[in-house]
Amino acid sequence: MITVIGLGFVGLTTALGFAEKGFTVYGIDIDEKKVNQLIEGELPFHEPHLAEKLKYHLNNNFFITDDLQHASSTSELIIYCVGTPNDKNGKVDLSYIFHSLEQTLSLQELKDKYRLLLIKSTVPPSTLETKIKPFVESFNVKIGKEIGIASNPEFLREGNAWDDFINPDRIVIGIDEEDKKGFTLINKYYKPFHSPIFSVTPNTAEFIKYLSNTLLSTLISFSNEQSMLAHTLGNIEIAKAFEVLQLDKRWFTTDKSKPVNMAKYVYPGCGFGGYCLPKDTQALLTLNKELQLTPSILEGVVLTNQKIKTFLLEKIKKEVDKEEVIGILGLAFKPNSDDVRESPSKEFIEKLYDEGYRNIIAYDPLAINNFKSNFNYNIKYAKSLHDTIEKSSTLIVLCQWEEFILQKDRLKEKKLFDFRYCLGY
Ligand SMILES: NC(=O)c1ccc[n+]([C@@H]2O[C@H](COP(=O)([O-])OP(=O)(O)OC[C@H]3O[C@@H](n4cnc5c(N)ncnc54)[C@H](O)[C@@H]3O)[C@@H](O)[C@H]2O)c1
Ligand SMILES: O=c1ccn([C@@H]2O[C@H](COP(=O)(O)OP(=O)(O)O[C@H]3O[C@H](CO)[C@@H](O)[C@H](O)[C@H]3O)[C@@H](O)[C@H]2O)c(=O)[nH]1
Repeated sequence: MITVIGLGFVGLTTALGFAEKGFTVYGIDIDEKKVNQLIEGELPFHEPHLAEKLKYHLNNNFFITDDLQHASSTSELIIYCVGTPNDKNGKVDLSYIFHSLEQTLSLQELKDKYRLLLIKSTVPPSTLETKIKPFVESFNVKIGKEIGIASNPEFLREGNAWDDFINPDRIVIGIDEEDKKGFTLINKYYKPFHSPIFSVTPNTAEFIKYLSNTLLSTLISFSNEQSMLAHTLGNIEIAKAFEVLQLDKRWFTTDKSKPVNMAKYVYPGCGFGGYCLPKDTQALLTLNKELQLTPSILEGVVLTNQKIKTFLLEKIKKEVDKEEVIGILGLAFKPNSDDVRESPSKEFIEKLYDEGYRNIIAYDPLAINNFKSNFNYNIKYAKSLHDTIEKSSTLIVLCQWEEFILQKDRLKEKKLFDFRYCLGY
């Protein structure tokens, strides 16, 4: 039996993923609205495959409950998937982790037999050893004997969450070597995923997660920095240049049939966004600084992610009059998602408005409602792509939705800024 705490993108996918493998899973969340939606079989966010998996497993072997005592006392594995946002200083806010740990560790029933607590939330290297373990020990439990604790970072991408979780390329477990009971449980629950399991020290597991996300943000900022040089020099076909760069056979799989997916991150755009890349890059930068290191590359990655937006805005200012109607195409942080957290579109709209552009109309195939409820901008929203094209004299593509690519000839009838380089060169 497993309990998953926090039913957001990661928690819900994790819970349903283990249910799919035949385990009984309890899911717990403190957000009442989210819980009520889930109980009704509705997803609180857009994520392919999860709706049908929820319908299939709900009340079969996946149970949403508010009875933490029953759920955790009958579970061998308790998986923490709560948020880890950054505070105003760019440092990871661990309060959701501590709060959820406290809720479970205060239960007397938890001490009757060994259980393994897995931290799946993203936390900076050394957090488990220096912050979480002492916190757990303050509840008078002996780690490794009465309770196990391990780091289990998650690498799934929004929009691909189900496939990434069910077919993981690697399972990383940061656990003490002596914790044999913990290893047994990891093998029992993760074996059905048929993926290599790497058991490493907790610091290593946490570090691997940040290596992954900061490499992605570095590749994107590298590409965006180069794109600014190319724009400034002029007469450079930027999209073509990057597409030809990606033809280097070292980007290809050994059978040379297709470029590896990682190559896609070496491509310019209008900046990286989403819940993870911005906050995790900033958190690692802050950790470096706390340790008196000088992380020049990460500093550059974060700075370039801000500069690229200002740079592209300057192009708009030079070529678009304040009175023109500007159509913003794309509000989600990436296609096939309705997530607007740290979406570049938010910053663009804010900057345009501050510069005096007041006739803004925005369109996104999925994310308009989320955008409206998260941000309060005095702009209009279009019903369709057609409506946006009709009403605008300038169009700015900020998210590479397939719908926009299919209508590229119509978009090109207007003054067009393809800030995702997705409409063909
Ligand atoms: N979103 C991703 O693509 C992704 C991928 C890998 C790792 N991560 C990491 O996983 C963690 C979760 O990310 P997410 O995107 O799922 O976040 P999310 O905001 O979608 O979900 C977190 C959930 O935890 C719930 N919660 C908070 N405190 C709780 C408590 N005490 N008890 C029960 N529920 C509680 C919240 O109500 C929320 O529903 C973060 O650390 C993130 O960095 C996210
Ligand atoms: O070729 C690309 C791919 C992505 N992006 C941008 O990069 C950001 C992140 O995209 P993506 O990596 O697809 O999204 P996430 O779902 O946030 O996933 C990242 O963050 C997760 C949370 O930590 C990790 O688990 C994943 O491995 C990691 O890819 C978005 O703004 C994208 O627009 C690009 O600019 N170019």
